[in-house]
Amino acid sequence: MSSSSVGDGTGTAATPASATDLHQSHFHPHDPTPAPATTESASPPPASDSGARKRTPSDFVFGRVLGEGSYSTVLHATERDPAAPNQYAVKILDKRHIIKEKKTKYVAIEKDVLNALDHPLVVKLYYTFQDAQSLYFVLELARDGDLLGFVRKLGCFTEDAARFYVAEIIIAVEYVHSKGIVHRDLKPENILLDENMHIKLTDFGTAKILDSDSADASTPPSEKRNSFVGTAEYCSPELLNDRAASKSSDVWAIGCILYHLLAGKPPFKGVNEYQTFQKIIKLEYEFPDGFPSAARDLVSAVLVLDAAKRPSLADIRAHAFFAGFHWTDVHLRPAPDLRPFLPAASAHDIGDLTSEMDALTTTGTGQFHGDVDAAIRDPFENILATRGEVEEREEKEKEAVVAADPELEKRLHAQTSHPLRHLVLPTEVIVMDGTVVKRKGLFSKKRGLILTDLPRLLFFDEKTLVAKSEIPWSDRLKVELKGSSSKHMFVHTPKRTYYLEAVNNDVRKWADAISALLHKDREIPSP
Ligand SMILES: Nc1ncnc2c1ncn2[C@@H]1O[C@H](COP(=O)(O)OP(=O)(O)OP(=O)(O)O)[C@@H](O)[C@H]1O
Repeated sequence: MSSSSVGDGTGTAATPASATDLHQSHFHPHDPTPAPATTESASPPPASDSGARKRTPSDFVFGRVLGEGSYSTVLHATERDPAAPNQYAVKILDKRHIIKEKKTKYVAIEKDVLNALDHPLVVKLYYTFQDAQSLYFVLELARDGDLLGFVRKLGCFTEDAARFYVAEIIIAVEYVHSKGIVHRDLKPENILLDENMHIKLTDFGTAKILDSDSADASTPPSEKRNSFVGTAEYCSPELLNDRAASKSSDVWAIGCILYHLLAGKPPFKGVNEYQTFQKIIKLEYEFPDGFPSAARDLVSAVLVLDAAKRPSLADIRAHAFFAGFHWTDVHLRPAPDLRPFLPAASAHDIGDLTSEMDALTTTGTGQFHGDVDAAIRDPFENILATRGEVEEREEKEKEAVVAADPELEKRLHAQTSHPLRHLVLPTEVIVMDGTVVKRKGLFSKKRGLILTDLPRLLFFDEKTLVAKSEIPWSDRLKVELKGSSSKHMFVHTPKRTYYLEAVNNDVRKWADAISALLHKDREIPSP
């Protein structure tokens, strides 16, 4: 089937076709309450449920928001039927927004593609229907988030875990390709995870349905021109150079995902999309120390600029990286434990990458792959107030706080000439400071670390004495010493595990000081 046959938003897809829809539209993507159904699409029921009656929004009890897409909100939903209270993820798309942004084509593609697919590792579309405002896609529920969330949290995966997840991706993509479909936007965010931690490939809105005569990976890109460019970091060079995608563009993305799972960041990542694209077309990437050698060989074979020279998915299966891996019934086997991959520290990988990682964490545009904590400082503080105003305000706050706590005044006084005082608030006491190596995946950098009594954990650049980022403190923060080591610890936060190596302090001192503050209450003065 050619893309144009599904690309006009009419036909059998559950897309808005009439201007009336525009006038009736009230649904806001952030409003989780669906409006009453007024119409129903002629969508086919799922293969497993043929002949079932059509559903309406009132057949479901809608729950929490599972995620937001550019044109949709995805809600948890339970079917009202007491005999079968099945749970789903319902993607609700605002018709007016879709028409306005001319995205009907993509909605139609997503529906047609999902209807054509039925595989345990691909998210299932059970029903579609619509009301005056919205389109509803009732999808198989993936309860455990997505791969990106786990890589961010852990830093990177062990080789076994990376092998397992890349194998599942290969199996799912082989199936998708066998149906004459190229995904075109493979990335860790689009790899959802079910309650057994098996993958559910999703987001087919930008998929391409190949013509039967061009459904081969070796077809020259120029024969398959299109206007879509996927997510910057996983985008293939042929998509950038010729606006062409074939099955081997998905192979490229799988190479990027394997690299990302093992290294902790994608191979091509500039400070903005333009720079990322430049790196891709120049094939500018490198392997960090500790990158497993068989995986390195496989990634090098996949990330080649000439799409025709890339291995097929069958070639990848046969690669040494998968030696001994059993490909049958992977989706029925227990998924591997996900634990951070902890390479041995080496002096070599510290420093070279520091400036690159800083750029990632502070100035990246688009998808935020850097430290979430770097984003929480208020970038406008120094613009909104002059230095004098800030100092005056801080002095007043300090007076108020120390008046209520004379002990604090003594402690602050003792730190008047501390060289790091300018990095903390006037009312904040530095409890401990030192040098750490901060690891993220296979990348690491040396940083100063300050623990304050607020409590806060702040990273700073030891050369410039400039604050860099902060570990978000909450009562869910936990410290864990790594084995019997006197050097390494994990600081676990809900979204990320920080892997720190203490350079000039016994790590137990850090752990004890942090733990003590976790159990101590102190009111945080408002800024
Ligand atoms: N089947 C599902 N189970 C659980 N959560 C889901 C499911 N489908 C989507 N989500 C959540 O909703 C978010 C948005 O969904 P999706 O990516 O399909 O929307 P989109 O509009 O296609 O997004 P994008 O703007 O990235 O193209 C996902 O990132 C995910 O967190």
